[in-house]
Amino acid sequence: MTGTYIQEKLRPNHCFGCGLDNPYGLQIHSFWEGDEVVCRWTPKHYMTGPPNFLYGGISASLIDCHSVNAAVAYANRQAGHEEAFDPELFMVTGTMTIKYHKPVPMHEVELRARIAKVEGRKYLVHTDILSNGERCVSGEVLAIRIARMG
Ligand SMILES: CCCCCCCCCCCC(=O)SCCNC(=O)CCNC(=O)[C@H](O)C(C)(C)COP(=O)(O)OP(=O)(O)OC[C@H]1O[C@@H](n2cnc3c(N)ncnc32)[C@H](O)[C@@H]1OP(=O)(O)O
Repeated sequence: MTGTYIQEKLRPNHCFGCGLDNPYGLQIHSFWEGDEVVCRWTPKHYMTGPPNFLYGGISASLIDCHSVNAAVAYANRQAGHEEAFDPELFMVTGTMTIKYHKPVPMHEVELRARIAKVEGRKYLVHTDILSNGERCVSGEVLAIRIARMG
């Protein structure tokens, strides 16, 4: 990867999914690769659902945060704030749809997000979770830009 992880530009952030300041969270690290936002992440052994496979709620959380962070990064890029994000540019999840295609094995996964559509304050993001290059889960997340919380 080149450059800084997107989550480094969102600090301080205690979000369970994407906050690097939450030691109990998923601690995702996402980065641009061309027009896609990519993250490689390895589950902890206790994050199972079906025996030997990843709990579906964790997959959903990964897709949720990776997608919203991708939308925030995209909006900052569009606004010319790629190096240092605008702290006022904040988003939350409005709607999320998850499709589980195959069980996710308990080893490193790759998330790949693409910004599909922008309409006013709404950013539609498509994200896949791949295991060994095979798509296991896909998600569609509608991130909504709001005035900063807190
Ligand atoms: C520095 C640290 C950073 C750290 C960065 C941290 C990133 C954290 C990411 C964590 C991800 C999460 O878990 S976030 C937590 C889960 N999500 C939430 O709690 C959100 C709860 N909901 C809300 O707060 C609100 O409902 C909002 C903000 C989503 C929308 O309220 P609003 O802003 O008043 O929106 P409103 O004017 O009514 O509508 C604006 C447009 O969006 C549409 N819209 C509104 N709500 C929805 C919806 N739920 N799903 C679809 N579409 C919606 C409307 O139809 C409208 O479309 P049109 O008429 O314009 O076409």
